[in-house]
Amino acid sequence: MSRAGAVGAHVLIIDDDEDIRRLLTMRLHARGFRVTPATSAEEGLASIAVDPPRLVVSDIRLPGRDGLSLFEELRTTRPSLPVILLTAHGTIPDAVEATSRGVFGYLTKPFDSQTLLAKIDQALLVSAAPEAQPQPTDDGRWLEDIVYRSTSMAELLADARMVAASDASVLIRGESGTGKEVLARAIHRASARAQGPFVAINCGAIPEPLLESELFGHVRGAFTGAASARSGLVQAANGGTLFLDEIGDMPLALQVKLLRVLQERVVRPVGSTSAEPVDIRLLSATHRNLETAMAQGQFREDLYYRLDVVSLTLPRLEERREDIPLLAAHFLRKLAEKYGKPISGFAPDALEILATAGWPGNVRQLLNVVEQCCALCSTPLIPASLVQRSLRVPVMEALSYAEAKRRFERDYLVRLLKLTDGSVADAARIADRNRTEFYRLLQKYDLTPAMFRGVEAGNAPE
Ligand SMILES: Nc1ncnc2c1ncn2[C@@H]1O[C@H](COP(=O)(O)OP(=O)(O)OP(=O)(O)O)[C@@H](O)[C@H]1O
Repeated sequence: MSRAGAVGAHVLIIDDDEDIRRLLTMRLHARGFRVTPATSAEEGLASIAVDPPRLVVSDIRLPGRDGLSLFEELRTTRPSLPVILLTAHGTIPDAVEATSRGVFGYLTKPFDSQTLLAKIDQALLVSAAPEAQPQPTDDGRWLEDIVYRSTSMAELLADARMVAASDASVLIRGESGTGKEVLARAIHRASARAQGPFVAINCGAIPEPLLESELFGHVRGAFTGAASARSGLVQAANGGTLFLDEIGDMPLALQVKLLRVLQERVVRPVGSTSAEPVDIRLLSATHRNLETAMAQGQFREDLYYRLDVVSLTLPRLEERREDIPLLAAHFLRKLAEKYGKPISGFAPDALEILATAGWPGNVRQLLNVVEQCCALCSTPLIPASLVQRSLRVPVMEALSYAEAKRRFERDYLVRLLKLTDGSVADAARIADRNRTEFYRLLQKYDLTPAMFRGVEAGNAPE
């Protein structure tokens, strides 16, 4: 990836160790960065207020306020400003923990120059460059709705930001629920068309006969029921961005028409003889494999190459598990507010389950699980049991062997006696035990055959 955007970037270095400060300043100067050194968190915060950097590199251990507390403040006041923490051996666990709360990364002292510069380059790719480019592209607001800390997302977003600057068509691939629409909106917001409309349409959700007039509009009397002329979504997106979700579901006949819009930059409403000029940027998304659809003759090759000028692929949530705690906290904050509940977070074992679960429905499924937990929670922290229930994970109670055996034995006896309608002779035979032994077992659990005689199966003792 290019370092072009990083040249001249302003980096704030906070360390009370003069040697480290000097060393870092020297190395970063040599790479063309503008560096502001600071010796404490307070001095760093003051410098950020006066001359905002694009990246903060801070030691964790600082006199007075430490690097973690500095990060906590920046997380709320400047969420898009990446922070890299420097740790000595003893503070590695703190740094690791901080990454789950959104610290961009950490480096363990002593670090080598290559690792440091690689991490800095990575962080700068996703940080806004307020001084370099005009609004709204680079005030970081384009990323507002996207929560992440994984390197795979950081790299994808760096690419997204770059293509946003052009007018190229982008095909966004990724499984259902990975965030294709949020990414499309972000690209629109980071583009020169940000002030124009963003129009999204799900091609798979609209019945085929309606899709054409939804997209391109119709003239009065174009078909039965077309009592008046109506403009289409393509026209509505004029001057802005059209996002076609599930483009793989678009019928072949409409694919031809869409191709014409892209080639000739005009749209012809259904039933009209004249074409209207349109100026749109097209973003599309699919969870289907378009190459296979093409091979099967369901997708036009010429349209495919128009749509796929740049292709961005969203990773599955399971491929970026480090984003899970951050996403869960983000959703919880929003939902707790919506439900008016004073829930402050997840219990550590609940978070553990979220972070290790399988997520076939990706981010959307995580959002649904958090919503369900939030709706059912009556404690300040969401417990593991609620997460398990929402995930429909079978609950594995931590029982002793003796207790598990007792429960099994009692349930087994109850089921047998229900089956035999309270006949000990029959039940003992099935269990392959003699009657005396069987009676002893019943006694152990306070069960009597009479309890099962003449009762409906559903009313027998549980
Ligand atoms: N990185 C993210 N940060 C915050 N919210 C996200 C993120 N990714 C997805 N979401 C949220 O998850 C939900 C699903 O996202 P979205 O609709 O963009 O997925 P999609 O890939 O377009 O799904 P589909 O393929 O089913 O249309 C939305 O509510 C969206 O706001």
